[in-house]
Amino acid sequence: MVNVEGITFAYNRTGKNVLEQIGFDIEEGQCIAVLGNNGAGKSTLLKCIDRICHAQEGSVAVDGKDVFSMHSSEMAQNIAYVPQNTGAINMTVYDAVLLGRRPYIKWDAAKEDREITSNIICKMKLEDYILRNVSELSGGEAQKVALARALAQEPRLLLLDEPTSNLDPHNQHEVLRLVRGIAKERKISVIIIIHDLNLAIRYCDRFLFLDGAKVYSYGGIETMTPEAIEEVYKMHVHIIEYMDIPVIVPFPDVKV
Ligand SMILES: Nc1ncnc2c1ncn2[C@@H]1O[C@H](COP(=O)(O)OP(=O)(O)OP(=O)(O)O)[C@@H](O)[C@H]1O
Repeated sequence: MVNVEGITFAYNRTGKNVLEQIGFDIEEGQCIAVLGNNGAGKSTLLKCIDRICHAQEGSVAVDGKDVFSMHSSEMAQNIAYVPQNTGAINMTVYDAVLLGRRPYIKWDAAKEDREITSNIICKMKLEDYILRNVSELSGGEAQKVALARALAQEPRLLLLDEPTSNLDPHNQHEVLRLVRGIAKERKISVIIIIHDLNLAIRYCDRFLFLDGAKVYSYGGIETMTPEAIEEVYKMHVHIIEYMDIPVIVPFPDVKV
């Protein structure tokens, strides 16, 4: 269980708040989508939760433990974060994924660490890349490696900043299905920043709309309404059903 309460943050102490009193809860195994227009504060929220940015107010608790007072190794066992730009790292894919086990490794990787690493490499279908250097991979391949490393970390809370932005449509679905499956199986809470509302609907349980530094709404599929989308994105949409799946159809040329 994750509890985020009253997170308030400004990059410049005298500047305006990017986040104001942001609060929400996530159950074990739930995936939540963070939605909002460019500059709404989505990445900043993840950075505050991961202590990259220091919130001026508020708290984050994972399984009742205060994240802001955790030691860095305890923090790494609880929270894994995959940023928007994962950057090129100069090591093999295998080593990059194994690096996810670092919070658990004392002086050398144990058999269990190697098993977990191999397992996640197979699940992510990265077997053919294990000896390739990450810096030589395509953007989408590197994005999958960064996600594999975070999953190898076996966190209680997984933070993903646009994890599908570099992936082709097939891989977008594959990766989100995998993340959702692992979240349910291991009871990991997942926060995903995502711009594709149809992917969000397919793979997330709850939806946090940010608007004007505040929470516009937070809840299940019932909160994904044309009114909410129009208010937050200033875009006219229809929501239709296709084979029992809600599908958002935008009409960007219609002024709202
Ligand atoms: N390091 C920084 N210093 C000052 N302002 C920043 C910094 N990083 C982001 N901002 C500002 O904070 C606001 C929120 O940025 P953030 O990156 O959190 O938005 P976002 O919702 O993730 O946007 P996007 O969808 O474009 O990725 C924006 O106005 C941005 O310009």
